[in-house]
This record gives sequence, structure tokens and C-alpha cells, in this order.
Amino acid sequence: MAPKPLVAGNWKMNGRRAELAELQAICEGVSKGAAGSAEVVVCPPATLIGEAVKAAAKTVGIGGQDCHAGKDGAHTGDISAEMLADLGASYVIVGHSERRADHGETSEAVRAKAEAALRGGLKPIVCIGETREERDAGRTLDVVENQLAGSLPDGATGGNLVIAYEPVWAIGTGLTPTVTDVAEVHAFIREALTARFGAEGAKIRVLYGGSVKPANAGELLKVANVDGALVGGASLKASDFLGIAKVYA
Ligand SMILES: O=C(CO)COP(=O)(O)O
Repeated sequence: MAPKPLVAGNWKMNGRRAELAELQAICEGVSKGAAGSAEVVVCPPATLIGEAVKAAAKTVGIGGQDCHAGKDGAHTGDISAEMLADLGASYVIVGHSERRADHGETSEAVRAKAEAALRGGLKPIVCIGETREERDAGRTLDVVENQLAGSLPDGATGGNLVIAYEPVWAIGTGLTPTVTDVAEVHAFIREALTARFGAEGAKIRVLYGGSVKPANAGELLKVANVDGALVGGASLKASDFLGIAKVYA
């Protein structure tokens, strides 16, 4: 049986309290059935998580965008998985390419964060994906294989881990891979997951991310082994985000 689809929004470093109105509108849409059978999650900046959890009232899940590998301690500016869970978050994105690039996060560091998420009771959404140069050099599957091998926590199950395949060159550019390319990479990820986690690997949701919009969601999300989307820019506007989730209605 295919896993329950997940449509997750990553607000990145966007959103003030006023934008909670967009979250409210997303929740209203979801409670009226706009996302059909899909689970919906919004990952606002950490500053809004507490209020977002209250506003969402469990209609949609709320997630963080990063966590530290430790639980507490002398790490100025960092936030632990336990702190996010304490606010009522249920997911956390780890290893987004923007963090890998801006903060030099290695796959080893990402794995430690994913393990911390599980320890803290959060479901990590582990991001992987190749750069333009890597794709042009024909190295996409190698890169994906290495990032999976390095970033994934042990003991993952369909219920506690999500993968997001986000080609770096497709993020915020309006460019997307062809459906054939998406199908190839997602089938490869599925194989790697079942090789590592056995039957659970078939249940782990593998999201596609990178310039997902209402106009292309229908085509991208029906590709085999695509179990939902991780949406950046289009998750900031309720009408766009719901327009994507509608694929599952
Ligand atoms: O990075 C992304 C989600 O994590 C994708 O961003 P865009 O949807 O804005 O391309």
C-alpha cells in the first residue's frame, strides 16, 4: 500500500506574526477537505512555531526547519529537537541544501540532527539533492546515494522518517526536472531505502521539492514513488499551497 501522502511547506526565513493569517487560511482549507487524503505540515521560522501550533490546532502539523544535535547546553543561537517538541512541533527539516551550503553542514552533521529529531520525538524530513554541476556531470545518482548513506539515521521506519529529494538547481528557480528524471531518482531512493530498512523502506515517504507550483503539482506528484511535496515559495500563500495539496483531494 502506498504511504499516506504528505504536503509540507517550508517558509524558510519568511514570515512575521501577520503571516499566521495565511496559516489560518491553509488550516481552513484543509479542514474543508482541500488536501483530501494527504497530511499537511507547515514549517514556519522558529520564531512563529509556538503561535503556529496554537493557530493550527492540529488541523495541520507544524515543523521546524533545523535543529541542533544536542539536547541542551552551551550552543548560542541553536535550538534543540526537544525544544521544538516542547512547543508542539511534530516534524523538523534537516539537511536542507541551503543549510548544507550556508552553514557547511555535512551529511554526518545532518545524520546527527536526524538522530536528535528521533530522540526528541520529532519526525525528521531529511533533504538531499544534486547541484546543477553534479547533474551535468552525470553524478546525480552517486550524490543521492552518498547523501542517503551519510545522512540517514538508523532504525528509521515509515512512521518516523521522511526524505525530500530537492535538486538544488530546481529550488526557487522555476526549473524542474522532467517527470522521467524525477521517476528515476525516486525509484533509486526507494531501492536504497528498502535495501537499508527492509519492508519499512517501502513505507518511508519520499517527497519531491523544487519549484512545485499549482500548475505543475499534478504532473510531478503523480510520478511513481513520489509521496508528496516539500514546497518553498508557494507555501507562503494559502491559495497556492492549497492548490498544490488539491492534487490529493
Ligand atoms: O527548498 C524548497 C523547499 O524546501 C523548495 O523551494 P521552492 O518551492 O521555492 O523552489
